[in-house]
Amino acid sequence: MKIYYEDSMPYAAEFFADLGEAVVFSHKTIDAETIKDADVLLVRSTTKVNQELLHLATNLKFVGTATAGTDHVDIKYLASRGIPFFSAGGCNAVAVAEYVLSTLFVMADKLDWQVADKTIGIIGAGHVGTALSKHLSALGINYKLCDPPLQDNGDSRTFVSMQEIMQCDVITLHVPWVKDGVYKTENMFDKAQLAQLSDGQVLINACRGEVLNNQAALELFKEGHRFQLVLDVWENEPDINLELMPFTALATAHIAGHTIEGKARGTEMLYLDLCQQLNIQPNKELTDYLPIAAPSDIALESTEPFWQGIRNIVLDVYNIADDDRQFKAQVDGGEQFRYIRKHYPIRREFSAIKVNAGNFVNSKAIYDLGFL
Ligand SMILES: NC(=O)c1ccc[n+]([C@@H]2O[C@H](COP(=O)([O-])OP(=O)(O)OC[C@H]3O[C@@H](n4cnc5c(N)ncnc54)[C@H](O)[C@@H]3O)[C@@H](O)[C@H]2O)c1
Ligand SMILES: O=C(O)[C@H](O)[C@H](O)COP(=O)(O)O
Repeated sequence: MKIYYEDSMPYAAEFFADLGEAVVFSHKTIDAETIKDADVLLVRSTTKVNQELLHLATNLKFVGTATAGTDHVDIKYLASRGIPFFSAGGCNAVAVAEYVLSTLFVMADKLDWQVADKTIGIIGAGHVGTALSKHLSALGINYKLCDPPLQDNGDSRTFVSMQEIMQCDVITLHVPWVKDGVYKTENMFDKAQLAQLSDGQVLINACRGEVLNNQAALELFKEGHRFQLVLDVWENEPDINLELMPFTALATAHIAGHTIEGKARGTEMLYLDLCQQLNIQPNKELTDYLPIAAPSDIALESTEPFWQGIRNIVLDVYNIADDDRQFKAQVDGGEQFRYIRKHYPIRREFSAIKVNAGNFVNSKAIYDLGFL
C-alpha cells in the first residue's frame, strides 16, 4: 500500500511506516503524476485536494487532512468517487485557545486595560470556541458565544446574536470558511460590519482569512477607523495584502494552531482513522514521540497578585508579541509567508509545562488552564 504524506506532518514517518510504503511530498511540487499510484493521501491545509490533483489516482481509498479546516479539500468530488475522507477536527483547538489567551494579555498591556474587566465575544463555538471558553471560565473572564448552526441544532449552551457579540470588548472568530448557504461565513466581516467596530475594540481572526474582508479593513483604517485588528489568517494566503500589515495591532503567519501537540495530534488522528479503515489494531500513540518540554518547570511566587501571575505564566509559555515582531520584520511576500510557516519554531501547549504553584493565590486556575 502506497501512503503519500505531506512533509509538514510531524511524526508521519513514524506513525505510518508499518502500514505500507510511506512516501513524503511537498505541497510545492505535488501533482497528479506524482501521486498516481497512491492508496492513501495525507495532507495539511497547504495542499489543494481536488479533481486536478486526484484524477490519475485510481487506487485511492483514503484521503485525510491533519487539520481542523477542510476548505482546501473538494469533499464533493471525493464523495462522487466514493473515497472516504477524514479530517482532524479538534487537533489544534487548545493551541488556538492559548494563542487567543496570549493575545488578550498582550493587548491588555498595549492598551492599558485589564483582561478581567473585558467581555470576549466568541463567534463559532465548535472545538476551538469551546476550548477558548473553558480557558476563559478557568480564569473567571466573561464571554459570550454566537453560533447559529449549533443554536438551531439544540446545543444547550447560551448563545447570543451577532448584534450582541458586536458589543463585546474583544471579538474572536472561530468559524469554518463557508462560501454560501444560510450559515455562510465568507466575508462575514465585510466593510459594513467592520465599520461598526469602535476605536479600541479588538477583533481577532484566527480561523480563515476569507471570513474577514482584508481590503475593506485597509480602507477603513485609511479612512481613520482605529479598531484593533489581530490577524493570524489572511485572505489569499500566501499572497497576502502586505499594505494591511502596518495597521494590524498584532499579525502572525497562520500559526495559531502550530503547537507541536496540535500538529502531531492531527497526524495521530489520521493514523487512528486509517487503522480503523484497515481494521488494524493501533499500536502507537503521540506520547511515544512528543519531546520533553523545555523549560519544564515554572515557579509562581505566593506574593504575586493573581492577574500578574497568570499574565506572566501565559506569556512565558507563548508570547504572541514575539511572533508579531518577527513576522512584521520578515514577511515581504508569498514565498516568505510560506517560509515563516514552514520554519516556525516548536511551540508547546500548557499541558507540557510543569508549574510549581506553591501558595499562589488561586493555583486551581493554573491547573484548570491545563498546566501540569
Ligand atoms: N489559525 C489556525 O491555525 C487554525 C487552527 C484551527 C482551526 N482553524 C480554523 O478555525 C475553524 C474553526 O475550527 P474548529 O476546530 O473550532 O471547527 P469546528 O467545526 O469544531 O467549529 C466551527 C464552529 O463554527 C460554527 N459556525 C459555522 N458557521 C457559522 C456561522 N455562520 N456563524 C457562527 N458560527 C458558525 C459551527 O457551527 C461550529 O460550531 C476551522 O474551520 C479552521 O478553518 C484555524
Ligand atoms: O485548519 C487548521 O487546522 C489550521 O488552520 C492549521 O493550523 C493549518 O495549518 P497548515 O496545515 O497550513 O500547516
